[in-house]
This record gives sequence, C-alpha cells and structure tokens, in this order.
Amino acid sequence: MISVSEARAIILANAAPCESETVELRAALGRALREDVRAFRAQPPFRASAMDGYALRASDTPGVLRMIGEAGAGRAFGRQLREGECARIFTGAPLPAGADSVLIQEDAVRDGELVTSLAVELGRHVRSAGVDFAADEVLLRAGAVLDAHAIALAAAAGKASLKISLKPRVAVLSGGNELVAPGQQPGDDQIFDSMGVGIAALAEQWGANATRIGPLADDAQEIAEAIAAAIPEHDLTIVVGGASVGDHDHARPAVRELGGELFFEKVAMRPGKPTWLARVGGRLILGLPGNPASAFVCARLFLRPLLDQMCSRDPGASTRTLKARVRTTLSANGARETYMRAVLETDETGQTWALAPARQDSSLLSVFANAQALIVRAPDAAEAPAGAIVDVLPR
Ligand SMILES: Nc1nc2c(c(=O)[nH]1)N[C@H]1C(S)=C(S)[C@@H](COP(=O)(O)OP(=O)(O)OC[C@H]3O[C@@H](n4cnc5c(N)ncnc54)[C@H](O)[C@@H]3O)O[C@H]1N2
Ligand code: MOO
Repeated sequence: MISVSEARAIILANAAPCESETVELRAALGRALREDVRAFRAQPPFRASAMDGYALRASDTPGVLRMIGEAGAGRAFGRQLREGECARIFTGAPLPAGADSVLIQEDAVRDGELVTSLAVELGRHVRSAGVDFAADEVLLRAGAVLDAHAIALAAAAGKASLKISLKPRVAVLSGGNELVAPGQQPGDDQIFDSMGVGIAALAEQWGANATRIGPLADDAQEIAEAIAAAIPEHDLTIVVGGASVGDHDHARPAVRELGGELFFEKVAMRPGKPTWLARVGGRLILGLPGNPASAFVCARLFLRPLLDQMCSRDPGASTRTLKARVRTTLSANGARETYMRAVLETDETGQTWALAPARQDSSLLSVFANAQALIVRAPDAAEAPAGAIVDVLPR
C-alpha cells in the first residue's frame, strides 16, 4: 500500500493544467489567472493631492499666499505656481507644476484670493506618482486565484479582460443497488445517493464544472459503459463507491475491462483505504470509497490538489496543515495515516482547540458535515494527551 503523500504525488505527476480562455474582468472572479498582469502605467500617474485644501510651495510658508486658480480631480490646473502663489486643490487632483505641498483647508484662513497659511512641511499631503505601483510592475502573477481585490487591481492596471483557466469538466459517477436519487421513492433496503451529489458539489466549490451521472446499478457492464461515455466529454471522471473488494464492487474491474491503466488501488489511510487512480483513453479516473467520510476525506486530500493543478493554482497550498490543541486524549494510532473529524473552537486567549467526536465511523455523514477540520494522525503516532498540539487540516 502506498502512503497519502505518495498517492498525491502520483496524481499530480499525471495531471495537466486545463486550457485557458480570455474573459471579461468580472467573469474572472474566483478563477485562476494564466498570465502575469502588469500595470499599464504608474498609479497614481501624477503627483496628487491627498486632501482638500491649497497646493503651494512649502518654502512660502508660513505666510499669506495669493490663490491663482483651481485643480480638481480629473481637471488639472495647467499653469505653473510661482513664488507666493497657491491653487485651490481637491483630493485626487494633480498637483500643479511648481507646487510641492498641500495645506489642508481646515488649517487655512481665506479672505477672497488671499490664503493665510501656517508653516507647511515639504511634501505634506502629496501622493507621489507611482506610490501605489510603478508602470509595468507585475501586479498579479499567473496562478493567483482572483478575488474581488485582485479584480480591482487588474482594473487599476487597465485590464478589461483576463486570461484564466478553463474550468475542468468533471463527471461524478455514483453507483450501488442500494442508492436512489434524492427526490425518488426509496425501497425499504435503499438509501439516498448523498455522495454523488456531495462530491459534485465539492468539485464545483473547487472550481470545476461537474456533471452528475447515476446512481448506477451494481453492474460492471453498466459502470464500464458509463465511464466510457463520460471520458471523451470530461477532463476528469470520479467514481464514488464500488471501490472495495466485495462481489459487488465493480469500479476497478470496469476500468480494467476498458483497458485502463491502474496507478494505485489502495492508500495507507483511514478512512479512505480503497481509493484508486486510473487512466483510460488518456484521461484520469479517480475512485473514491463510497462511505461518506471516506469519500470526503479522500476528496479533500486528492481531488482538491488535483483540481488545483488542473486550474493552475498551487496544488501544495491546500494540504498544508495548521496546529491546534486536542480537547480530549487521542489514543495511539495504527499503521495507517488517520484523519479524524474534529470540531474547532477558539478560546478567549485565541488558542484553537480541536475536539474529535467519539463517533468517527466513516459512514457518518452528519458528523462530517458538523466538523470544521480533520485531525491528522501520523502512522504509529503515540497517544496524544488532552492539550497536546496536533496537526489539523481545515475541512
Ligand atoms: N472485506 C472488506 N470489506 C471492506 C473493506 C475491505 O478492505 N475489506 N474496506 C472497507 C472500507 S475501508 C470502505 S471505505 C468501504 C468502501 O466501499 P466501496 O467504495 O466499495 O463502497 P460501497 O461498498 O459501494 O459502499 C460503502 C458504503 O458507502 C455507502 N455509499 C456508497 N455510495 C454512496 C453514495 N453515493 N451516497 C451515500 N452512500 C453511499 C454504501 O451504501 C455503503 O454503506 O468498504 C469497506 N468494506
Ligand atoms: O477507509 Mo474506509 O474508508 O475506513 O471506511
């Protein structure tokens, strides 16, 4: 069995970034940038006033100055200020040539065209040209995920459109004779297909366009046909369930029937051991165990970085852990890396505590849905007494 980090390395070694597209600025929100964004020109492009007041020469102060005109935002004052002169100025307006400082209007005494000024420090209330950024400066790097602030920066750089990653097209197949789609009438021996829906939702949360397929019957032929049909239309196919060794676990046999190449079929982790990865017709197929907590843990550990890589985001960023103290003692771990569902709390000192509910069975969706994090227990980790610091991964 391979380790979690080995499995992730194999996944990333076999995943390529999706194509890119160019879209209007606001349509790029939440997407990964595929080009560096450089400033069209410096910001501000001119020396600007930071206050409403009077533009003047500091060397003329203290004293009485003659106001010779006005500079407004978007309306530069064309003339040169000479000794003893000042110009009315407003926030954001270009400083007139010859001026070097601004007297804030609250500190001025005005009488018609005469302005009495206190001593003004040289450069006071002046924003120098390029104080925010210089012309041609790289403001955003390829790979950045574009939030509202980044979109504003691109707009300030003069960009009207951006080159971004296409959303990976992801097919999510679920299968099992016990499954019925939400909204359908279940038989007495059936349950609702929560994880086909859940994994598709996660894929979309992480930047993909997901298509739901299923629930399929426990039938190797039907599963093979569904995979074969999904492959040409999708960059990635995910199969939820049917991953284990039972007589009705048909996912991997279906992949073999299609002539697929299996990279791994088990990972030394708990939950999530029966996770697998294959390639069929040049496209990756990720197999997740059907138990809800197993599927969610494996999606978090493998699907998230895989989608990051496909979207040209940093695939390493999402799997970095944080530190927290455990509320209750955790027993020594076995040989498999273990991911325990945990509720996070922050106390009045700012310390984060992780509370692992006693019920950790991998079938418990409600426990997972109410957790905020996973406590990571290394293989063969010793008992962690209450208060010990552990690694946690935000869910
Ligand atoms: N003899 C062994 N049995 C099992 C092993 C093993 O190593 N030897 N591994 C166990 C582990 S660990 C897990 S995890 C599960 C994985 O099972 P599968 O991926 O084959 O999934 P299923 O058998 O189809 O279902 C398991 C469980 O999850 C429920 N399920 C499945 N799909 C969904 C869905 N879309 N929505 C909601 N619930 C789903 C299903 O009803 C089962 O209860 O195998 C163990 N067995
Ligand atoms: O690994 Mo299974 O995922 O323990 O329940």
